Amino acid sequence: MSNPTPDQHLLDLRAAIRHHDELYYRQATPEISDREYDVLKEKLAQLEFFADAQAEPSPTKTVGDDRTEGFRKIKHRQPMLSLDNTYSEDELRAFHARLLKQFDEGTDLEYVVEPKIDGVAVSVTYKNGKLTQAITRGNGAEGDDITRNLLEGVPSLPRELNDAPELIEIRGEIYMTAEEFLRINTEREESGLPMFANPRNLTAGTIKQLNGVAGRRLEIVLYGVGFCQPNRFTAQSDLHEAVRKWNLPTIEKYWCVHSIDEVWAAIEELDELRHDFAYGTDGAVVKLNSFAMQSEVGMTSKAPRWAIAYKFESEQAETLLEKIDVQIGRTGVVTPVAHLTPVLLAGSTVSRATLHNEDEIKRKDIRPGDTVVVQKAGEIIPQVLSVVLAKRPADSQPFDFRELLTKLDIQAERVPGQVAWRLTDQDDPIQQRRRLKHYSSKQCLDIENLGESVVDQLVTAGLVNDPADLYGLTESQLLELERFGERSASNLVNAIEQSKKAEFWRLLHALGIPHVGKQSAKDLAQHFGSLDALMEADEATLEAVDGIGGIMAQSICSFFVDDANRALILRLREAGVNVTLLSAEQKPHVNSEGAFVGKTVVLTGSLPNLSREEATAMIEQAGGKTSGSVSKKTDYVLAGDAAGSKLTKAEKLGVHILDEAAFRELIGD
Ligand SMILES: NC(=O)c1ccc[n+]([C@@H]2O[C@H](COP(=O)([O-])OP(=O)(O)OC[C@H]3O[C@@H](n4cnc5c(N)ncnc54)[C@H](O)[C@@H]3O)[C@@H](O)[C@H]2O)c1
Repeated sequence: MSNPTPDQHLLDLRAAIRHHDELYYRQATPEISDREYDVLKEKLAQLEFFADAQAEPSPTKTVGDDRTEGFRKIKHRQPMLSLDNTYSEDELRAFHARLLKQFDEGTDLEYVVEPKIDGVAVSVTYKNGKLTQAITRGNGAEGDDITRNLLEGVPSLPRELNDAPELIEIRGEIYMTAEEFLRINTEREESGLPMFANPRNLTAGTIKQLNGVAGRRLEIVLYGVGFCQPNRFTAQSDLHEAVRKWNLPTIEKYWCVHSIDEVWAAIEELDELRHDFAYGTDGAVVKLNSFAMQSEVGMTSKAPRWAIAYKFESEQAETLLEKIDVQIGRTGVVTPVAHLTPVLLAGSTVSRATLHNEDEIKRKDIRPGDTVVVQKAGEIIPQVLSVVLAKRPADSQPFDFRELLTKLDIQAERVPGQVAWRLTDQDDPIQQRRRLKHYSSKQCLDIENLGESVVDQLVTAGLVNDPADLYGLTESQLLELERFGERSASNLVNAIEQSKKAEFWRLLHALGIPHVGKQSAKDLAQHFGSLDALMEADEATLEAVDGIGGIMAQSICSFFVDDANRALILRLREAGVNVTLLSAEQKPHVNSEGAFVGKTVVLTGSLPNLSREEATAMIEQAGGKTSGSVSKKTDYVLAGDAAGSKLTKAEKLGVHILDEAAFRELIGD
């Protein structure tokens, strides 16, 4: 075949970029990294520089379009543009040199340097001090009206401003905290659903849901002005001060500087600080401070000429993919996982990475024995970005997922119309074990002494096939098994007996209803109060519950009409397992007078006398909430023995640290 002509190459590149734009902006499911995308765009810009194939509009000249069907379109009062970007210090300096030429010699160019937030752009309008509208960037000229989702998903955004102008359009980014992202992904993993790659994609997908934000919590950070009447601002720094005075969520820090060396120093300082910000950042934005000078310089159809984004390289590392294994979710979804030679990445050691699904492996042609580039997506979940083909062993063979399943003796089939594979036989011993382990886990019925190895023993001995069988186990049956003595047999039988009295939400979570994670189980238990009431609810009733979306409602209904599930529930009831809300569960979640009202606490290390669950319950009872990671927003760190990096970080940030005794004293225990 002959090589494509330069013009054909250019047209192909445009088509490829359009394809990636569609996936990124409209569907929030990009299939290449931002860096790979930026390289394609750069190549296209170079080709266009020399070519005359300019007939059609190029993605290098337009703003990536996020407009989707189902949302009202609203015109922006001022265009909402993108930013030119660079990964190179030289190009940043060239940007400054270009600007210098536009002004008289000796003019002082004052710059503002800000973090570049990796979120979803939004323009929020306040009319006479009241929040009236939120619009996405769209194609730059008009965007989607996402007011409803913003109000529902971003409770932290003030609905009113004091001393506001008649009309102001403030611009910023919607984002999701790492903590919320992990919560949602953990629930999805528990439900056997594919996990989201990073918080930015999940935010983009959430804000564009047609039926509300499905109980997902979003945040916002505001940093710009689109329109203001009457105008109150002459510079970007005025806007920052006003946004602060209005108590709007905004960036922690910005730098006002006067030379390109100072710009560079600010960027370096930002790179040090940014990991402690609540939102993800992928660079720094450098802007001329004066609005008058900004208008003088103007803009292109795509980006202002008075600003540039300097992007930080995402942290990546090369390592060996030793083998591909699978992980089985509690609903039987079989996910491929890469086992890697451990490598240090963004401050932690990575030895496993998700490969998402069969198609993803095929698309990237990932094979065991390959040297691969791993990256922390949104700096959270490690993922295999690409294969270093130059280092591929000569005898390497394409990877076949079906063959791996056969080798592991896993009976599974691909779900029609989806990328996921699911176990064919729910009575498959692997699945039985998985369900039993889930049932007895700390997050569900918390049956002490019923860990993985005991579950394996019980299933292998044919004593237990499903959770209801547990309640018929006798001490004498257990005594026949290896490693069981009188004491351990009696402890296990007692622990199983105890589990009958567990809180109702634990049973709901333990049933393994697809899509229903721990938080949803708690919400359902609180709302319906009993299994009977829940089983009677139709989809519409379920969807009316806070935090329950359409997919979950559907999944709950189909779970309860399934004969096998109904039979299991009947046997659990007959065994005496609690199926209603206990009085302890009816206590209001938030104690408005507790010592931790409005406070966020991070637990780390092991406490002398309290389990994590107990400490969490005590914090919640005292009106607080717990979080998995330490940031500036953390009020307390409750630290026990062997507390690691979280404690170090808390000390660095000056967060108040409590030991168990101080904690108990604070809540008056
Ligand atoms: N992976 C993919 O397939 C894919 C596809 C399309 C786009 N992308 C990514 O998106 C980028 C292009 O997207 P884009 O046009 O939204 O540009 P961008 O995200 O690189 O920069 C422009 C945007 O940055 C935001 N921003 C954040 N902090 C800001 C601040 N302090 N001041 C001003 N603006 C700020 C604004 O919303 C602005 O519109 C690409 O460079 C690439 O990284 C990736």
